[in-house]
Parts: sequence; C-alpha cells; structure tokens
Amino acid sequence: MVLGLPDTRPPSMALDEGAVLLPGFVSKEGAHLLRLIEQVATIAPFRQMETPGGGLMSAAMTGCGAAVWVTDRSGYRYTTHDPRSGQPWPALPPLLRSLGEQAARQAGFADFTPNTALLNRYGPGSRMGLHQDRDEGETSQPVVSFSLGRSAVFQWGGARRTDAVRSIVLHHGDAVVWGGPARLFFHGIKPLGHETHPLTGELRYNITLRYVARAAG
Ligand SMILES: O=C(O)CCC(=O)C(=O)O
Ligand SMILES: [Fe+2]
Repeated sequence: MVLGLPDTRPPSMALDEGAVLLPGFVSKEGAHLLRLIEQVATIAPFRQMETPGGGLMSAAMTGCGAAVWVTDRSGYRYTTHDPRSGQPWPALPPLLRSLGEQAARQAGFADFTPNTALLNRYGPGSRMGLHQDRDEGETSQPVVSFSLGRSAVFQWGGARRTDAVRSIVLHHGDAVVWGGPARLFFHGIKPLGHETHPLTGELRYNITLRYVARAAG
C-alpha cells in the first residue's frame, strides 16, 4: 500500500468459489521480485505485442519458463522460444515458482505445478481488456497473479463476457488466485492513472504463474 497507511484488509478475501484475493501476500518479497523481473527482461526484453487484429497490446509483455504466451498477426499461443531472439525463454526463477505454489495452496489449490510466468508492464493509460486465460491447454490448474508497483483496478467478472464485473483495487504485493469453477472467468485491468510508487515510479508490473500443457516452437 502507498502513503504508509496500515493495510487493514484481511489476509484472504473470497471473490467467488475458486477465486481469492490475498492482500499483501508477496509484499515482503516485492523488491526481490522486481529484481527478478529486471533479470528476465535483460534476456527477453518487454515488448508491445501485436494482436491478431493488427493493433498493439497496451501493456508491454515478456515471460520466463518452459513456454510463454505470445500474440501476433497469426493469433495467440504459447511458444518455447522468444520469437524476437529465437532463443529459449529464460528459466522460471525458483522463488517465483515457490511463491506461486504457496499462494495457490493458500487459496485451496494444493497441486499447482507452475511452469511459466507471464510478465506484464503497464504505464500510464495501459490497460488490459476483459478476457479469459484460455490458451494453456489445461484448466485443472489455477492462475496465480502477483501485483507490483503502482496500484491498478482489476475487473473481475464471471463465466460469460456479459456477466456483472466488480472493480477491485490491487496494490503492490497483492496476489489473486483463480481456479476450479472460476478458472475461465473474465477479468481485465482498467487504464492506469498517473500516481507513482516508490519502487516503480509510474509503472505497474504483474506476474501470472500458470501451468501450460501445450506450446509451439
Ligand atoms: O495485470 C493483471 O493484473 C492481469 C493480467 C492478466 O490478466 C493476464 O496477463 O492474463
Ligand atoms: Fe488474464
């Protein structure tokens, strides 16, 4: 949290069956996680990817692990290699894997075996439209999301795009886990404003840990 105010939120808040907000779950490790992001980005830099429709994603993305989500004119998919460099994606740092497993366990998913971390970087005005995470080829494992730096408004919907959407502010160090009946629920991020965070300035980072069962080259 910013402004030095005490965080009065409970350690776990249910959003839906299978979906949990864990306020401050990684706040102690936040600075360390930001350094890990920097290390990944040295090898596989953040880039704004092209959508199948020809637009640009407003968040810049990269990732690490066995396979990473990419988008270009030919569609959405996971690849084992960074298309920019032709090299395998950087390895998934053990700390990330372990924090992901711990958050999942806390949310009731004891058997999470993450093999990828997608990294999103949002600047002022960056957003992520309402979507489902459905390219993993596997929905029996949850998605674990860590928020770092600037706060953002997370939109949490339901199984259908037209379901009501709740707005939840995610702060530095917060984790959200969704799996089971909520695994394919729609979610997104509203456009960021212009506040700053002591560790990241105007930027927000998000890490999602996932288990990917299918990937292209
Ligand atoms: O930035 C976030 O909190 C959500 C990111 C997300 O939904 C995704 O990467 O699929
Ligand atoms: Fe998502």
